[in-house]
Parts: sequence; C-alpha cells; structure tokens
Amino acid sequence: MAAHTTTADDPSADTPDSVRDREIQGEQEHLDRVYDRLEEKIHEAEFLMHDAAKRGHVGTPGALAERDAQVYRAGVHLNRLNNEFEDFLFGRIDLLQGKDGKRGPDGAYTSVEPADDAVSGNGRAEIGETLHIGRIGVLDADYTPMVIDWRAPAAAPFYRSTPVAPGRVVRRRVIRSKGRKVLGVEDDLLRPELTATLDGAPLPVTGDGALMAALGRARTHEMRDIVSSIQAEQDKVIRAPAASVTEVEGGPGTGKTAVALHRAAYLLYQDRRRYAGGILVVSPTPLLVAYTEGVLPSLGEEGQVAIRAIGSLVEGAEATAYDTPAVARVKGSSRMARVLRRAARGLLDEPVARGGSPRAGDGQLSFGDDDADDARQGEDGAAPAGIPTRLRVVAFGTRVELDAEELRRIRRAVLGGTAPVNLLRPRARRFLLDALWSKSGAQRRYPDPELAAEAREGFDEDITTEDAFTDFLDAWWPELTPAQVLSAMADEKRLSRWSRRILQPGEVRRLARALRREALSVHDVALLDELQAVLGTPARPKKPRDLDPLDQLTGLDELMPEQAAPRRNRLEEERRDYAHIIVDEAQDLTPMQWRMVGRRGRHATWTVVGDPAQSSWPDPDDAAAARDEALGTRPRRRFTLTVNYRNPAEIAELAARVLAVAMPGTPSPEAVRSTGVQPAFVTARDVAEDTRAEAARLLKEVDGTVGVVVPMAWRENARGWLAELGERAVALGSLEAKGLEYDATVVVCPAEIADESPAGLRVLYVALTRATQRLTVISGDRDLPDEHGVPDLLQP
Ligand SMILES: Nc1ncnc2c1ncn2[C@@H]1O[C@H](COP(=O)(O)OP(=O)(O)OP(=O)(O)O)[C@@H](O)[C@H]1O
Repeated sequence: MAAHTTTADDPSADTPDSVRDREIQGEQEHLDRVYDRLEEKIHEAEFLMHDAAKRGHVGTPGALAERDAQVYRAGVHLNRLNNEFEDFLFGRIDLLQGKDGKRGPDGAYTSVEPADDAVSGNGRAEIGETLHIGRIGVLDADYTPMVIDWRAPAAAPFYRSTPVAPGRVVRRRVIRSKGRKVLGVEDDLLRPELTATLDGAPLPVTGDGALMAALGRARTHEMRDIVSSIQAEQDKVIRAPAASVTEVEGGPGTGKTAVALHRAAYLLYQDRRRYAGGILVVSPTPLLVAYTEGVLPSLGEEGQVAIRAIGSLVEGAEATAYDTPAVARVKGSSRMARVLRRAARGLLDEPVARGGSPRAGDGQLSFGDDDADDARQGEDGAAPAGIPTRLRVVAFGTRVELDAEELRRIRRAVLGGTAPVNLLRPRARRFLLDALWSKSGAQRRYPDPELAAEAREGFDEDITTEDAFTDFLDAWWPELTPAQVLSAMADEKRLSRWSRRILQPGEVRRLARALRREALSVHDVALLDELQAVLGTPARPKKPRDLDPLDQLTGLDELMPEQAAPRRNRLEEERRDYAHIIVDEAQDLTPMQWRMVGRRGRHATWTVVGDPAQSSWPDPDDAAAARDEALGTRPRRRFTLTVNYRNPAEIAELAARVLAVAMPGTPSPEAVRSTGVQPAFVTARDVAEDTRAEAARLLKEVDGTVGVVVPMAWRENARGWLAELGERAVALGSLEAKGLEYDATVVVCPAEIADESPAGLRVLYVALTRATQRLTVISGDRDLPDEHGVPDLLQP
C-alpha cells in the first residue's frame, strides 16, 4: 500500500498537497455527475410508480401483473437510491487496456489480462479503462458505467489485485467521502515499474493507505462495513460460489463476521431470485446482533436477511439468561434429544397435572363417568388427576366402556407410530373407536361385511357426535406445547424417569433445578425447538387475513417500498426454512443448537465461520457430529483467514500467551498494526473502584468505546460500577464479549474468568482480543501477579 505522496513520473513543481487537492477535485466532479444521474433515476422511478398506480385497476390480469411488476421494480430501485449511503462511491481502479474488446453486462471490459501492446517497450503505458466502484451500480444515459456495484465481477480486481498479481490494475484508489463531499483519496500503485499516463498526463499517486486509515478509526457501538478495504483473502470468501458449504476459520479480528455479512450481500446480488428464499444469519448474542445489524443496510441490502441471536431463533423466545456451565453442558448435549422425546411421550401418560397446562386437573370432563370425582393424587402427591382413566360411551343404545388398562394399551399402540406426538391424535381417535366397536360386540351381529361397514359408520357417528367423546379425547390426548413439556421436566422425579440411563443423577438434579427457574435461558430455546419438532403442530383452519381491498386488486402492499416492512416482518415470523444460512461464531454452537439451526436449513447452502480457539463449549466431538448432521453430505470448501485487523501487535502478543496454553500449537493470526503502547496491568485493592478508575482513564485516551469484561457472575454489579461514566463505557460478562470490539478494553480478574468453566481459558482469550487500541488487565484475589502486575495466566 502507498504510504507516500508522489507522482509516478512527474518531477514537476507540484507539491503533495496540490496533487492531492487536484485529485480530490477530480473525484468530486465525478461524484457530482453521479448524483445528478441518480436524481434523474429517482425522478424516473417516481414517475413510473405514479404513472402505473394512476392507471388504476383496469386492464387484463396479464397487464395488471406487468404493471405491478413495474411498480415493484421501480419501488425497490427508488428505495435503494433514496438510501442515505455514506461513502456511496468509495473506490476506483485504473486499468491497462484489456486483451480483447468484450464488455460485460455492467459495461466494463471483461478481460483479465492486459493487451499485448498495453505496455510499450520502454515501460510506458496509457490507462485504457477507469472504473469507479460503489455501493450500487450506476450507468449513464448511454449505458456507460459511471459506478460499478462492488459485487459485480468487474469490481473484483479492486479487491483482489496485489503488486505480486496486479492483472490489469495499475492504480487502486480508495475515495473517502461524507454525504456528497469527497474528503480524501488513498492510492496504491500496483505497477510501480511502469510509467503510466492517463489521457497523456502522468498518473498521480497520493495518500497514506486506506486500510490503515480504516483500522485506526474510533469504534462506536455499531460495526462498520469494510467494503472499501476488503482484502484479497477475504474477497475470496465473500465471492466463493454458494453451491454448498463454505467453511471459514480464522483467529480473532480476522474479519470473519465482516466477511460473513458482506457475503450475504454478495449472494443476494449474484442470485436475488434464489435468495429471496431468505438468508438467516445466526449470531451468538443479542449484543452482537445489535452491533452488526447496521452493516447490511449500509451495503444496500435489507429485508431478505434475518440476523438472529441463537437465543431468539424460536418465534416468541427472547432468551438472554445464561445457565451455569455445568447446566449448559447438559442442556446443550445431544443426549437431550432422547430425553425430550421421552418426556413429550411420557407426559401423555402422566397421572399428575401437566406443568403449565391450563387443562390439567380441571375435573370438568363430561364423558359420562363417575370418575370425575375419582381425582387421584399424583405419585408425588402434587396435583389432582388431569387424565381420565375410563372411557364410557353410549352407542346403539348400549353402554360401552374402556378401562384404564385397555386405555394404556391403546396409547402404547398409538405411540408406536413415528409421527410427532400432537399429530398422532387422529390415530388415537381411530384406535379408540376400533376398541369400542370390538368391545361392543356389534360386529358379531353383522356377519355380512357390507352391512357391518355400514353399521360401523353409524356406530362411529353415534360416538363422535357426542361432546363427551371429544372432551375425553382432549383430556386423554391433549395437544401439548413445548413449554408444557419443558416445565414438566422441572419435576425431578419425572425427569429422572424420562432420562433413565441417559443422564447421570447429578445432571438430572441440576437440570431440574435450572428448569424451575423463571427466566428462559439461551440453551432452553434449542430445547423448545426440539420439542416443537417432536410434538408437531396440527394443521388448523386458516384464519382469514385482514386484507386491504387494494392489496387484492393490485398487490400494491407488497410492492410499495414504504409498506414493505410490516409485510416483511410477517414473512420472517413464518419462515422456518431458509435458502442460505450463515453461522457466525460457529465454534460455540452446542449439539442441540446445531440441531435447531439445521432444521432451518434443510435445503439451504451454508456459510459457517468460527474459531475453535475461541470456543466456550467443552465437548467439541459431540458438537462436530451435530454440525456434520446439520450440514449434511454437501461438499465443503474451506478457507482460512490469517491477518488480525483488530488488535495491535502489543495486545495480540499478550493474548497469544493464553492461546498457547488453551490450544497448544494453534497459530495466532498476524496483527497488521502496532500502536507502540503496551497493555497495562493493575493489581486490584478494590476491584470495583479500580475498574471504574481504569475505565475512566481509558475513556480519556481513546475517542470511541471502552468495554469492561468481567466474570459472568459479576456482570450485573459491574454495570453499577460504571454507572456514571456515560454511554461510551459498557460492562459485559465474559460470554457476552463474543464478537464485539472496543477501542479500549479492561479485562477484570483473568483467573476468575478462566475458572468459571471448563473452557474458561478460551473465554479469557476472547476477552483479551476485543481491543483495537488499549488493554488493561486487572488482577483480583485469585490471580498471582508478578512484580509488574502481570497475572500468572498472562506471564510468558
Ligand atoms: N479488510 C478490512 N478493512 C478494514 N477493516 C477490517 C477489514 N477486515 C476486518 N476489519 C475490521 O477488523 C475488525 C474485526 O473484524 P471481525 O469482527 O469481522 O473479526 P472476527 O474474525 O469476526 O473476530 P472475532 O473472531 O474476534 O469475533 C472489525 O472492526 C472489522 O471492521
């Protein structure tokens, strides 16, 4: 990258500043022309929409459909054009003449190699093509490209070319602008050996390098896109074909999250129709969702991409509570799948009230039995009976009865079916009627099969038209909800029955106790989803949707951009199957979470990014098996990212010491920057006070944010310690730090963080790799600092 301001050829009297100003002025003029053109396009789109809408609802259905499609296209276009893009235009490449004269659909020459005569014998070369790169493509009235969309093939050399493999690129320029004003340009000269000219004049090179400028920028509470400085190894991942599974590994700060989000935008650009099926981005925490969710809109993409925290994947669930590592280990284990299956089936047979069931023990069933007052105590003496033990009906004028043992046998036979439990109800109904028919002895009275069939029809009708029978069925084979089953598992006796020979007694005790807690935990969500699959949802008659009459006539509600949002939300709620799934921080998914995510991507292609060295899950083999199951046998392409763009070398070096212990032999990514400032160490006398003081000091040193990472158990208290420091300082538990970054970080009590779980050292590694500028480590009671205050875990 260029770290100088000079011209490639011209030793004239130009000063670096005047060269830069002239270049900025040139880019400003181009940007002005682009905005003029955009305004023309906006007017065109508005005209098209109004014109189409004015045509009202006359015409053939075909014409109406065409009109609607036109309105739709114009609406989408308008929406994108109206988007206030920062750095709308951010790049430019100056290329040698290509080998052939073919142009691609974006108007640019497609040739990758320079023409044989592009460079003359004395190393002189005239620039044959100049392309500007931006967030969306813009053509002028003659279809000549004014701006190439960053995802178009013609833009790839902007990201891929290097001095070693420059292709046709002579100069790459990053343009920095705010609103409509160009603020600066940063050039890289990729063919310094050439004497290049543009329109006969020497090609100037100016600026300090775009990547460093981007990396040094203060952080806010929102991630920025990296579209103007994507590096070659990242670009390969972003543009990898989507045919199967793309797996990306890389250490902290290598851009995995950024790359994953840019890939979503790229895939949509490549094949919008296919990905209209939806792209799901699974993120580990709501904090990371909030941090990253602005990136896609800044790339001009919204709507088709749902970014969800792993604790919010099930509709209606918003889990933020964390289990202790011991409980999480049980809830996340693949063994839970068998326990849940048994629980869902077992609950139907339970002689006690079903937890959370509004029906349980209501004693109002009217199936003609004197057993209504036969209310039994559950075996743990907890609640009155909710399940009838006898079915008595009158058919053909006779009383027919099934007793408890017969009912139990029937239930067992019904459960022999493999369908989800709630969907077995019709089978249960059929088996009951069969049993009643055969018990009634009516069959013997009708030796003729035809007459017998007719009689049977009447018999069934007699029974099923009675409310009593339906009431019985409701009580005997109720529709269970995942929440009911999960709360029933909080009963330790039942849970130990359902998990016999699967869980250890200690695990049962811990699990039952955790399930008795009010708040839904992140790991509960995967259990609820599994239960949903085990139970199934019976088909219900569709509720008529409130339809806007205009909607029916013209489809406009779907098409008008300003009305698109509510519609989109509705689609997101309904969607359980996506066209592409991106899993961020994949190393942390438990086997049960892989099952949950896998159910949403049965027909999807995948991008899976992660770093085993940052895993907080202690049982990697179990998770790997579940991951393989979710991803299926699709072919996989693997990529590794090797450069750390976040941490300066001083911080990366300290973190590498923990990595060497946590995962011996794992290479650290190489840091691209250095600040010259070593991490600071404080030995706490009063943890709260010292942490607050250190955060306050760092707030003065950096322009952006300060993150204080504490052991999970202290996170509530730690928020109080920082209460008066304002919004730039935030406290978070070690597990919540995943994926986030701050200008400065305070890591509090490393030993405590490391001891919190079996994967604690890896969690500490995550905490130490969050800072872009400054890091302070505060030692607590359990740390053993040396004379410089460096705690034992971080000593070389
Ligand atoms: N090519 C790039 N240009 C500018 N900034 C970049 C580039 N690549 C990554 N970054 C920045 O580096 C930081 C780290 O990126 P990101 O969070 O995507 O890394 P990660 O690999 O997901 O890290 P972790 O594993 O620690 O969560 C972000 O601030 C990101 O914007």
